[in-house]
Amino acid sequence: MIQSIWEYFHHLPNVLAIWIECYCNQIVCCCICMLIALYYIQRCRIERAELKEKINMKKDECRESWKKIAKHPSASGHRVTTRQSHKIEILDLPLEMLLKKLQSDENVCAVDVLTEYQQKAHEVNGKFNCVVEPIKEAEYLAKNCDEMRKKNKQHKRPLHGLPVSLKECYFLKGYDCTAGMSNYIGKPCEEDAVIVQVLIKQGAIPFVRTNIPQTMLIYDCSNPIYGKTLNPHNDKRTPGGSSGGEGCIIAAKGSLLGFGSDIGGSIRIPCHMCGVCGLKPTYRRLSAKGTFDLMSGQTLINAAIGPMAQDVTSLVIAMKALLCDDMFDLDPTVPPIPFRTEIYEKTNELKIGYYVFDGYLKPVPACKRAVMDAKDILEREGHKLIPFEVPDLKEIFTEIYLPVIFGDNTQMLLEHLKNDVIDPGISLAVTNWSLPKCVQWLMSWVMSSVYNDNVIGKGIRSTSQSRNVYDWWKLAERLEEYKKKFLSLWRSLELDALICPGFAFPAVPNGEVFNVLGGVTYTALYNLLDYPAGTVPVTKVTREDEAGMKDYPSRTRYERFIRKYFSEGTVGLPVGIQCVGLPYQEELVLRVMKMVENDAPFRR
Ligand SMILES: CCCCCCCC/C=C\CCCCCCCCCCCCCC(=O)NCCO
Repeated sequence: MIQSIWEYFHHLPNVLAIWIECYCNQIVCCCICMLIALYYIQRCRIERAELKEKINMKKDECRESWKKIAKHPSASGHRVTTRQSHKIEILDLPLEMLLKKLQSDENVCAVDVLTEYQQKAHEVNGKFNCVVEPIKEAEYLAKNCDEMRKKNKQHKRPLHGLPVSLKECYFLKGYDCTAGMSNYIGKPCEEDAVIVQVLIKQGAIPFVRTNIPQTMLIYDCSNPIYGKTLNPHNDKRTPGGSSGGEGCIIAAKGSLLGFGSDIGGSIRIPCHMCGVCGLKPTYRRLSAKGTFDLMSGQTLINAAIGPMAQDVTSLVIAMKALLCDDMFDLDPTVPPIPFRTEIYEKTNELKIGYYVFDGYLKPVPACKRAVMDAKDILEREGHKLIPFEVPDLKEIFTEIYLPVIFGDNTQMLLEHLKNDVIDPGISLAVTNWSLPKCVQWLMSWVMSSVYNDNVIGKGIRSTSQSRNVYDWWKLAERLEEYKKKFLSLWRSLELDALICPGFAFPAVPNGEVFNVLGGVTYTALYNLLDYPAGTVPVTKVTREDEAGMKDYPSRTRYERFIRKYFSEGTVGLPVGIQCVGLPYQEELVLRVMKMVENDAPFRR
């Protein structure tokens, strides 16, 4: 025994030598691989640390901006009016009245109004995290407004001295426009968006920038730079998105008028979930030049920009002010159609279509009831309401909308997100898109059966499919065919407008949006058609609505999630409806919205 051990060790160097000789190549290869792996791990660590550092610097920069504003002498913490004798609670005035005072009451000046709104926005932001950063130039603009009025009493611009909030995706000279992606930190914009230029020319004062979800392609409101925005009606729920910061600040009375963008519902969804009003116009009605477009080469379905406010009158005031020569000059692709007050104010009888179910996910009882309440209101006003059925919703969503939106099989989106910190809300989608195509294909079938829902499988496949020019032309052709079909249905019923659910359900619990993404069909349809659509709050969820959830279907995983999220904890959440018109009929859409608003139980 001892002998054999001795022999083994005696020959060990030889054994090792032979072993090393045989496996030398493999050992060298392994070492090289390990070194390369270590190098990449280390590089990733350094890049991560740099990203975190970048994000923290951005956060500090935003905090500093707030501090500078708080130091302003007029920001003293109590109500400020130019003359104490003239007691006005600035923050209690609706936009129309505040504007009148700003335009013609010597006792109300733009600087004081700005200060009030800056403070309120700061307070609201502390609770719900809806503001990205304040706009430093606001004070200069407000002072300028006051100077101009002092010099000329007749000086009355349509939005004179009115503070307005802007979604983070609007370009502002000197400010980063990130869409929640740290790759865009430290790359300030060179000029203001057209809409910002026009707002300023019309006397408005952009004063805060509001939060968005990373990429703005999900109806939530969270990103790794600025964090998560909460719903002011229930902080356990999302304000919706992607213009969620806007929805939140307006609902919480920290802003009277704001601007969002919408390619699938991003103006209308937060309006519905926060209980405010918003208009997604026809794409070209307002200039979108100078807003962050993550898929700028995709021109079949476009992101429209539009106003959001506490009431419909404020939207009308905004549209009237914006549809002016300055806009038509700055962006000649905008058709020079000023706001047609005669259409908005007309009192003729209208024929209005309505539906509660679009053909994919059933609306929860509160969303269904909101449409029926609006129908009653419009009928009482003397209009004729007729049932409408959306044609081929599931097909057009999976065979046109998603293939167009993700037409490059998400290549551009992944380029924007390259090496970035990914928000948990979209990480599953981004991980899936980063996998080889065949695996994505496989995943689509797995998900289809897990969800027991063909729309999911087809949806995922449509985002991972490579397309050539021929395929793209075919898509464009199908889109045109569907537009034609929808219009001829509309015409055959002789409709003037249409009303339908604001969304399939009210505000979703925080962090759960990805589980119920399919709700977007209710809003995305009107992006696909490029019809103007506005959202107006109608009602709030009641106990009876919640009780009615026991009859909600539970065949698919989406349906089971909806049952779970909306069977309790939803009483009091706002619920809106959408009013829809034919392209360029924004005035008519606003007229219908106004009629619904006048009699809706929401504010009672
Ligand atoms: C970045 C996350 C997107 C997730 C997409 C996952 C696709 C999964 C496929 C099928 C499931 C069906 C569910 C439908 C997904 C809908 C995705 C589009 C959502 C658009 C939301 C609103 C965006 C918007 O209007 N943004 C404004 C931009 O200016």
